[in-house]
Amino acid sequence: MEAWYMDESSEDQRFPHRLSPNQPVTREQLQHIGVYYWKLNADIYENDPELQKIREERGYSFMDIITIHPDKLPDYGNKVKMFYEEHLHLDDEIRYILDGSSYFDVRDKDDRWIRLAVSKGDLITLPAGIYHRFTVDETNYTKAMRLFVGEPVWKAYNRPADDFDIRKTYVSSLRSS
Ligand SMILES: CSCCC(=O)/C(O)=C/O
Ligand SMILES: [Fe+2]
Repeated sequence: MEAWYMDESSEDQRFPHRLSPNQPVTREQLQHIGVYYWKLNADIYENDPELQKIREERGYSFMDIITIHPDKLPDYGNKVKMFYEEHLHLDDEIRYILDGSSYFDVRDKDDRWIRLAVSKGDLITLPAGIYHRFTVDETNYTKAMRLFVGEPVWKAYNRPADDFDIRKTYVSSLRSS
């Protein structure tokens, strides 16, 4: 996993959008905004004790697999557009990249975009209430396990969603971190 602050250019969302010079973001900076990640061995995801341990400890009882590729995902173009709308969820977003690569963008405390480049073996969690978005990169391919505590709720609330309790809770967690 690599993370950096994004430029403001309106070029193709699938480009890296690094600043010049690059402005990297550390694991500690990400933890301060509630973003966590692990590196696992995705070749053994079907029988991986390390993944099993994380799932048991965190109660990630639900999982499914989504393949995001023009030939594999019905209505690919619209879905990619929808994933790139800035939004939040009422629950954590937990994704384990099994193959390919892509980007998650998250807002920092000052509302600047941080780009998270994820690839095979990266498991990331975004906290409930954080504004974020997702895009494929120039490979147009990523295969991800979606994990959830209990029954999944996929509903996304596009920004502005500042009146939601979960958003207020998230924003106040930033003040105390
Ligand atoms: C890699 S899973 C597709 C993206 C998604 O589910 C989501 O909510 C992005 O924010
Ligand atoms: Fe999301």
